[in-house]
Amino acid sequence: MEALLKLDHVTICYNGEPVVQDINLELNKGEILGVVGESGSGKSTIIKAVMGLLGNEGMVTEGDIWYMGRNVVDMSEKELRTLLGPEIAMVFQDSGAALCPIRTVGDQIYESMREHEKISRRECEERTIEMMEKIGLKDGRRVLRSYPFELSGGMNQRVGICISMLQHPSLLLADEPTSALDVIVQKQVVEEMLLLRQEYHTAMIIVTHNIGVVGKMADKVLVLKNGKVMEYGDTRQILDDPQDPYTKELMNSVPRLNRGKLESICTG
Ligand SMILES: Nc1ncnc2c1ncn2[C@@H]1O[C@H](COP(=O)(O)OP(=O)(O)OP(=O)(O)O)[C@@H](O)[C@H]1O
Repeated sequence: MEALLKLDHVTICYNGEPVVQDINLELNKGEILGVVGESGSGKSTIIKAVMGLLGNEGMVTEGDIWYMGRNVVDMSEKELRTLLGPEIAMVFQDSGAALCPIRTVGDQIYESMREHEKISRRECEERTIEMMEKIGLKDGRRVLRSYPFELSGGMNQRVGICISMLQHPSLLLADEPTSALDVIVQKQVVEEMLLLRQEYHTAMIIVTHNIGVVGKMADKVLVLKNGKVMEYGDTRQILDDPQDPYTKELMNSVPRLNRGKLESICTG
């Protein structure tokens, strides 16, 4: 089976300076990869590269990023734009901040949907409300009429996840999707994202500092340090028996980490 996403010896530079080096990873349909590592190790850079959003300073200088057999590195902006949204979507740490503060959630969702498909306002609302229910937003009609500031952080984050999932992407890139949330809401959002994966077979890359989130969500883990892969493989194996000294250090920084307790440390 061809991988949904494959990074093949990828090196990424900002202003000519390498930030991540020689990254290899593979993600199959419906699989979840957790990317962990200290601040500045290059986690977000990897997912930005997959989206072709490294900006003017950033560049993939070596290697290839294959998405369903097409090399993202060689794609024109126009080609990339057709992928982003319907195929590859992204969730940020603080979705509320990414929304326009002076327009209702409903207006913003309708606008983003219309960019990719011909859809009536009514159909858009119905689809959105259905997706909102799946991500734990019960009163969808009120949410659609609301401005982002009228919603809680957890609600805004669910709105962000809802927007990214509306077109049923094959790949969801989530940069710290739960870290701005309180412990209880974090746990709910993690569970809701797992339900979305189950329903839509969406593969996900979750960038996080939270080993609990990785233990609960990820099938595979990639541990980064200073832009280099320290460890990569099956989540259970890596969390239960880390081989690399840096990974051991990361695990030790989480008190009482063991299989039975992963769920209880699904916190910030
Ligand atoms: N646009 C940019 N221009 C120049 N350097 C950048 C740019 N974006 C990121 N960097 C640098 O690349 C390195 C990796 O940053 P990145 O955001 O990928 O790390 P991270 O592991 O996601 O960190 P954090 O956990 O703090 O979010 C850092 O040294 C950062 O300063």
